[in-house]
Amino acid sequence: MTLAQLNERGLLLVGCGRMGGALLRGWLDRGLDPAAVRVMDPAAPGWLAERGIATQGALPEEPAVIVLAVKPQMMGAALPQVTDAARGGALVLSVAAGVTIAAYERAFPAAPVVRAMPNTPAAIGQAITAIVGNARADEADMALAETLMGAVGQVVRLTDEAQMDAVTALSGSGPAYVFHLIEALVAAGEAEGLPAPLALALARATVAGAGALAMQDGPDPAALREAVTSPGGTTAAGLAHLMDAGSGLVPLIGRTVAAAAARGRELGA
Ligand SMILES: NC(=O)C1=CN([C@@H]2O[C@H](COP(=O)(O)OP(=O)(O)OC[C@H]3O[C@@H](n4cnc5c(N)ncnc54)[C@H](O)[C@@H]3O)[C@@H](O)[C@H]2O)C=CC1
Ligand SMILES: O=C(O)[C@@H]1CCC=N1
Repeated sequence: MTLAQLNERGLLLVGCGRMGGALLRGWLDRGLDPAAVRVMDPAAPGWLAERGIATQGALPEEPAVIVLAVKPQMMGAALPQVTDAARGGALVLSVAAGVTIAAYERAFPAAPVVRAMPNTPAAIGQAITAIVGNARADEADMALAETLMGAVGQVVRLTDEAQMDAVTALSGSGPAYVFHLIEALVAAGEAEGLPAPLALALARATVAGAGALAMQDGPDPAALREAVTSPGGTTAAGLAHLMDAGSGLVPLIGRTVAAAAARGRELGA
């Protein structure tokens, strides 16, 4: 099913905050008719009315898709509001961290369910999203989920829902780690005497440029790192700290991702 075909049966979006809003903008840009969208959100953003998107009134009776984009902690309150809308065979597509397929199956016993984990580069069409479906989600359902999430970036399929908490901890939360790396570079640049705006310009462009280089086919990240590192040079002196086995980035990121994954498992318990 294409986004244009969704226009016939409609899409119900539950939660239109940062992630739900980014997804909706992506779908509208790809041809979803605003008249086919119903948003349910007690704090619906103002731009929805400007685009002619309904936030009040009856829910669509048989939408093709119900997208769940509320906080995991709000999911218990949100699901009963939309159980009737799922009776017509809608695909239930959730982007919430932690909440398991089993929880959605309890609320929608007959529905195909797909869990998706995007990330905030969705706002500029550069997300990476992992998806995994339940037993009722057939290839057409998976393809529809892929089309929807593909509107905001790349999509990969998981073979096992158990991978989802690790994905969430790596790529779902990952942009925050990278933004913090930029903050850390700025602080370090300032400590070395650079004015803050210059340090910020250098740090942002360095992370963006290195990211773009890492996305090219060719050398792997280790080889790209080695290409920067002259023997006895400046980078080697810096990496001696960053790559320290006890206090360097590998154990630090290891603890970071492990804590995020553990929180995902808690949210789903
Ligand atoms: N922000 C991110 O980087 C990512 C977020 N997610 C997931 O996306 C989901 C939404 O997160 P954000 O967009 O960041 O949160 P947000 O707080 O920006 O948006 C949540 C929206 O849900 C609305 N809401 C609250 N209760 C509701 C209810 N009962 N019915 C309908 N709407 C309700 C709120 O008014 C708000 O607009 C979460 O489950 C999160 O785990 C997934 C990947 C990345
Ligand atoms: O912090 C969170 O729980 C959500 C899920 C991944 C990114 N943000």
